[in-house]
Amino acid sequence: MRIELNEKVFGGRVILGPLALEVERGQRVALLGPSGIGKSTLLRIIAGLDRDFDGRLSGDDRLAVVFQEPVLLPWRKALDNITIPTGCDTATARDLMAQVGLSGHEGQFPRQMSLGQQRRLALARAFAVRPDILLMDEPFASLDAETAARMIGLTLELLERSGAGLIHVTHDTGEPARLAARPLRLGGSPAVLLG
Ligand SMILES: Nc1ncnc2c1ncn2[C@@H]1O[C@H](COP(=O)(O)OP(=O)(O)OP(=O)(O)O)[C@@H](O)[C@H]1O
Repeated sequence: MRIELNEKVFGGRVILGPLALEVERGQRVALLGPSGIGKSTLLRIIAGLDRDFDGRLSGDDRLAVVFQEPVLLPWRKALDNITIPTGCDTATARDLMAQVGLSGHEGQFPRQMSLGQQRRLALARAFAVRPDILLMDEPFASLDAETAARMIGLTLELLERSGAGLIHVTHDTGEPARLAARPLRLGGSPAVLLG
């Protein structure tokens, strides 16, 4: 995946650019910077969710996104929350649920699961598409320290097992090291990649 961003404008104001970022399968980077600098906006552009920018997005990597909110289908059971959006088979979905510690929860609805369990389900769903690069936007925010540490450990295991790359948006300066991700800082106005 390569993004060459000349500029991104919101409401007549240039908020990002110029900047360039290239991430390949197996490489891990973290996008850091203060609130409102444009981290999520850059991730959405990379994910192909925002096409309203001046620049070029290239590469044929398969991407999967994990947002801060798990964004699950509330009227579908946990297992279906993996198979329906991704098209993966039931055995794969069960295996991924086991890998994130959710064996036995296959038949539960999201509302019957804790936030930590819902986040782990969203993580399993992301890996069900066999991504080349995983995109994560503050996936460990608003979890208690123990649950966050567990999620980080699971993410690391899944990344290592799958060989996927990572682009991780966070303002927690400790997380990049725990995920062995190269920290990249956004700063300035409009924001660019520093250093
Ligand atoms: N849909 C939108 N319309 C107009 N402005 C927006 C929109 N989305 C974001 N912005 C503005 O773009 C800037 C960057 O927002 P963005 O959410 O990317 O920042 P961030 O670094 O991810 O912040 P945080 O860490 O708080 O999530 C902010 O000034 C924000 O107000």
